[in-house]
Amino acid sequence: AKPHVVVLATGGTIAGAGASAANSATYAAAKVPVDKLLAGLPELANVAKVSGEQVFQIASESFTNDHLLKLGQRVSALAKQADVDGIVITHGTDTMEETAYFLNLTVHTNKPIVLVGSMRPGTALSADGALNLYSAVSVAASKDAGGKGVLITMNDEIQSGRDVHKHINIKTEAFKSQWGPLGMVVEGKNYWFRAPVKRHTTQSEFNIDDIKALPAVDIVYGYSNMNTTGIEAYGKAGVKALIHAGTGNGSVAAQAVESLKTLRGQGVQIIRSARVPDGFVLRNAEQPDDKYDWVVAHDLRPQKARILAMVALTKTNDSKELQRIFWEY
Ligand SMILES: NC(=O)CC[C@H](N)C(=O)O
Repeated sequence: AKPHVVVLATGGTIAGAGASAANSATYAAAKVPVDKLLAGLPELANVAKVSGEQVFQIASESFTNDHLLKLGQRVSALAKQADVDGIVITHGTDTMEETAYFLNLTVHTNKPIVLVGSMRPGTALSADGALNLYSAVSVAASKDAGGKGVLITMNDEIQSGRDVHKHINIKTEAFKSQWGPLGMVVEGKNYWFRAPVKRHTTQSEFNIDDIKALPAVDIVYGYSNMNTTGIEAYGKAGVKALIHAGTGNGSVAAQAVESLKTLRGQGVQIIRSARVPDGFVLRNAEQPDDKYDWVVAHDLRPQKARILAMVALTKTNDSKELQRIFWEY
């Protein structure tokens, strides 16, 4: 019998609709319901028995922590079902990288979990959603896609949910990882070139089944003429951790250091990430992290560092433990 793949629909451009076939960039996201998406792709029956659920119908820039928790709980429950072999999540591309990393950190299953979106609505000329969805279902139905962490299939590539980010907003080749894709999927066949080495899914110390709430973690961006208004505002708002997206090596402007040290003194975790596209922040490079008791996000972009910080803070508020977690996940 064919593998059973469940498609959880959350919205995005893959469910979008434009006024005419020429509208590849101006359209409304989150319009087409999941059963219509699946009905439009009878070829799916060649790769799997597919069932669909409409979990949300939103543009992904509007995802909240509540959406993440609800989606994660549904994925976890389905993954436990013996009659489910793989899960596909259709999702807007704006925050897909954050949802993918969250699930990568917290869902304990070796079954394939594959997120997929599109850059053009299904109504547009050369729409990319149909083939992206076909590829996602075929990867989710493949045994060899298991145990590789949460995956994203876009534009014929199979990307790691940890490493991948939306690199450009107007091309179908939108998703990149600074460490490269894990593989390719062409005509429903997977070609693998690498596997993740960071902890994920069944090797994770975090479990969505135990997470009832996520703490407040926000991000400040570094730039020339940086000031402390945002840092102080987040401190007053009571964030549990603040991600600093610094220039270059994750550097912090001299005029901002004291306000970050003050927040640390009030118990807020300070995590240095970088605003550069492919950051690689090391401890004590540019700032004395040991002295200030700050954490570095290593190769994780600010929005990914925020996801890991939220999940990690559900288990520990010890900065040395947080740094271990940032090295391992
Ligand atoms: N390509 C897309 O999915 C972008 C549409 C919308 N901003 C979203 O993220 O859901």
